[in-house]
Amino acid sequence: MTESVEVLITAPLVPNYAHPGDAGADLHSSEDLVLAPGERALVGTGVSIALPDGYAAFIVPRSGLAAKHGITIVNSPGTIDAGYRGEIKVALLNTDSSASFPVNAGDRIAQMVIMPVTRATFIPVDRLPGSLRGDGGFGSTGVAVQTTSTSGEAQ
Ligand SMILES: O=c1ccn([C@H]2C[C@H](O)[C@@H](COP(=O)(O)OP(=O)(O)OP(=O)(O)O)O2)c(=O)[nH]1
Ligand SMILES: [Mg+2]
Repeated sequence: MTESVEVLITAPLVPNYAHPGDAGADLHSSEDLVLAPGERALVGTGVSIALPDGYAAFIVPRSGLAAKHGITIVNSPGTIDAGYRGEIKVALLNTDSSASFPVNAGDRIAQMVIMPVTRATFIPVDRLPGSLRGDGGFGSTGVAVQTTSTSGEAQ
């Protein structure tokens, strides 16, 4: 990854990119807790940042925790606004139906992806310009494949 942006941070444990080229910097829990099956909790990280204007940070799950333990994030991706100076918190959810999940302070619980973002100037109009897709959505292309496919398998 060649591009880098400087982000001011206060943190007991600074988020870390595990490998060069990684998009996500791992965020650590600042607290000990146990998530019962199906339970969610807003978990502190101790991290506060000052993003430059034109950037946002997105808090997303770690795939290892998701695959091995069913740990995800309720509001994924959590959006950190450039103007936010509070503590970044992670809305962790234990989707496992039987196993509790312990979190210890210092554990890597999520990752943070920093991206440039565009703000829109919304222009109200009476009618939108046409497009090939039109208002087709919610599986409309899968239905089209199913009606013409010989395998009978919708894509
Ligand atoms: O996973 C998250 C999501 C958000 N935030 C913080 C940073 C963000 O800038 C702020 C507001 O987030 P959002 O706009 O998603 O929440 P809201 O429910 O709309 O709250 P608000 O009315 O404060 O905008 O909360 C977190 O710490 N973690
Ligand atoms: Mg908001």
